Amino acid sequence: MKKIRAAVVGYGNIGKFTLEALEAAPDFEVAGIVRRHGAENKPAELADYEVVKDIRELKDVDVAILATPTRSVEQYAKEILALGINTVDSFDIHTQITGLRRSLGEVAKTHNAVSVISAGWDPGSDSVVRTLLEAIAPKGITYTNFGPGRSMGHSVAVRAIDGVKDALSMTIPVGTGIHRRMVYVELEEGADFKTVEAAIKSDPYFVNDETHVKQVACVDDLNDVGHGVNLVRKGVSGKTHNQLFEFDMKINNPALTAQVLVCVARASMRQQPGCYTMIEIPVVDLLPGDRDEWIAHLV
Ligand SMILES: NC(=O)C1=CN([C@@H]2O[C@H](COP(=O)(O)OP(=O)(O)OC[C@H]3O[C@@H](n4cnc5c(N)ncnc54)[C@H](OP(=O)(O)O)[C@@H]3O)[C@@H](O)[C@H]2O)C=CC1
Ligand SMILES: N[C@@H](CCCC(=O)C(=O)O)C(=O)O
Repeated sequence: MKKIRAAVVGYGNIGKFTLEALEAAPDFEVAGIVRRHGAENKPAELADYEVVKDIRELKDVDVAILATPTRSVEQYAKEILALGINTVDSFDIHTQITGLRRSLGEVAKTHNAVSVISAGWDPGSDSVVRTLLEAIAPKGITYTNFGPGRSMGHSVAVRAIDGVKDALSMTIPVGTGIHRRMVYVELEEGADFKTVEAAIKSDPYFVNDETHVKQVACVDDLNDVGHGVNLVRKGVSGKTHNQLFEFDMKINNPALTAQVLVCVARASMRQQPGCYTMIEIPVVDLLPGDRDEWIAHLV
């Protein structure tokens, strides 16, 4: 059977694990990697792959997996969808997802392509769990408690601030879906800590949470990409109270995000043109191979 040709756009934490997930998948082949500086300083593990500045330099790309900062997703997605190539991303600014879906939906339909957005683990696979629990206990409360662990999105947002050389944002669960942010920053020479601290605390990623910023000599000495979630819903099925559901996982954050992106890239090949979040996609489309066999095995 013809393999799906995927390009990885951006070769940072998620990009590296995306390449591994593609290599491990039975139904994908790697069309190449798109990097801002192309093949300059090509890492050894990319020796056998085409590394380019522009996706148009790659042959027959079916789907582009955007492993760029969340704040760059919209621009990359629009350019790539306009070429008729599907895109998937893990955009994680929850308050902006419906807007992104609308804007990419228009471009995708115009160019006969599919975009799947906000497909990591949260937003992403957790969103599917929340949806299922909401359906089977329509009244009630869901608490999504993260971590403790490293938020890639928050760390990326801090690294983009002027004067920051490296950053690690740890998410600490306080309970009932409330989180404290512990942010460790390594500064460029001459940067002013107070200015950086103020910029972090006013960024939309942090503005609603208790946030502590600490200056450290070397972020890498603290780094651990482990994370997790404890997602709990207690509610009512029909007229019966006290239904309790719990979903718990402890994970390597970039590895899981990458795996979700790859299965969603597969699902993108099975949708009609338009833009989708994960809760709009039949879950069986995330799996390779034959639908009937999965039904026999899983249902
Ligand atoms: N929904 C979810 O569950 C999750 C979502 N995420 C999202 O994944 C995103 C990426 O995380 P992560 O891989 O750690 O980020 P990194 O900074 O490690 O990697 C991003 C890569 O994108 C490329 N890039 C393109 N444009 C830019 C730009 N303007 N500035 C910097 N880099 C750029 C770079 O690759 P190159 O140099 O090769 O061009 C860079 O290495 C996060 O922003 C986060 O929101 C992460 C985890 C979970
Ligand atoms: N989007 C997160 C993954 C979910 C955890 C989270 O949102 C957090 O730690 O704040 C990330 O970028 O790592």
